[in-house]
Amino acid sequence: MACDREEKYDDLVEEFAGNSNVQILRNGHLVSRASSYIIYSVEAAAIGCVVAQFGPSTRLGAIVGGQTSCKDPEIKAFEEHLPSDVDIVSCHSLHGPSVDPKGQPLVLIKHRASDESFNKVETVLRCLQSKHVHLSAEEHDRITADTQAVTHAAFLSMGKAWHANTQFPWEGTRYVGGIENVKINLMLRIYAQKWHVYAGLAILNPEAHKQINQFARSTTELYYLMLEGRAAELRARVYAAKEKVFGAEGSPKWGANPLLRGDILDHFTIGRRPENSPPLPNNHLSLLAMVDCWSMLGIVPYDHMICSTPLFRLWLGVAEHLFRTPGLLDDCLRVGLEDNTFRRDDLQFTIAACGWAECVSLRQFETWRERFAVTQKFFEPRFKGAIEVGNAMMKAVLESDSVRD
Ligand SMILES: NC(=O)C1=CN([C@@H]2O[C@H](COP(=O)(O)OP(=O)(O)OC[C@H]3O[C@@H](n4cnc5c(N)ncnc54)[C@H](OP(=O)(O)O)[C@@H]3O)[C@@H](O)[C@H]2O)C=CC1
Ligand SMILES: O=C(O)C(=O)Cc1ccc(O)cc1
Repeated sequence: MACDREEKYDDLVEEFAGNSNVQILRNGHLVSRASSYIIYSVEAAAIGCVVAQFGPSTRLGAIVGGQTSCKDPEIKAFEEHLPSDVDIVSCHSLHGPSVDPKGQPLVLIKHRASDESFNKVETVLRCLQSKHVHLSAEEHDRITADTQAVTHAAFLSMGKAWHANTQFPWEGTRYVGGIENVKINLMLRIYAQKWHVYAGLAILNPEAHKQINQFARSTTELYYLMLEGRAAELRARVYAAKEKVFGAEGSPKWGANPLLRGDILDHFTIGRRPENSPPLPNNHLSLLAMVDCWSMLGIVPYDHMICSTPLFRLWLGVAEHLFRTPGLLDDCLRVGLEDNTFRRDDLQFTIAACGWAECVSLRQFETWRERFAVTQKFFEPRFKGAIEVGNAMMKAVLESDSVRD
């Protein structure tokens, strides 16, 4: 049994007309009183109001959970509005649309429940064939702040930077090659989705603000070092971050095999690959800042693999590739200091990272939505083909057993 907002009832009935497995009801009261296991799957910012509205109608002894990406507001809403005889077992599928849930992490939170209720939820959700990860709500929010929120900050900032310079990066000759394909495809993937998913998990996750703020600081400070030509300081800072995040020479934290095979990514270019355009060396400010941010906050990204999204694993795979491929990191530093090719984009990237961080710290939902919406509109005409390329890239990477675990 399912419902949307009451005014969408007729549309939903029509949408599910041929599906005898799903019965559409008029509202959450009717779903709640008739169901023994209820999942709320609504915007994080709305979960409080929605549970306040329908929670009191929950059937006696039922189990209630939610798919909200950030658990703090969801659990608060459940505690406040559900009758005390109701068990609370929440969940979170750690992947977006068009990803096969098989083998992907599915977080299960036994917040207030008997073993019997918890087993029942596990049994129901086993059909997804995901990898069950048992966490508390606080652990969930801490880990997803480190993985999702700060990863999204990087891609959201790339989109704003390219938009500010009114360019589709795949149409020029500067963004060519595997790492650039990942940046472009994941940026488009994020901007093609609903704004509230990203705003919710950044603004409402109490753990996320620190990370997003540090990402903005790392970006700014590295950019200053490049701009001012402070070569020794830049090198010392980046190599210190490398040692902290990826381990010292001789005791690396990365595995024997790289997470990612760089050559897989080369195929997933949007549009036509410019002929005779070899990849241009880039200073990859976004990746240097990401690793610097992890280092400053003492985050070891490999510790979070059990509870990570494909997008995070892909991003970590690219960062690892940059830091472990001989010569690549030094190329980045050289370009950052000597080459002006990416200066304008880097300036806009830095401004964007700071803008997102300020917006999140001030809990400005409306400003966040507007910032997202204008850039979404800029890229929208290109979503159609681009999303397919992005999905194919994601699938190829997940199928090569590289970033799977
Ligand atoms: N998209 C993703 O990749 C993932 C999302 N999540 C989480 O899942 C949740 C849902 O996200 P998603 O499905 O993507 O977003 P959607 O916007 O597609 O779904 C949310 C739905 O809830 C409806 N809704 C809002 N208020 C009510 C109400 N009072 N009664 C009934 N329905 C209501 C919305 O209607 P309306 O549009 O009219 O407001 C909308 O249809 C979010 O918390 C998100 O963070 C978790 C994992 C992955
Ligand atoms: O992989 C990602 O980080 C995504 O962007 C998709 C996503 C969005 C929200 C979630 O709660 C889980 C996954």
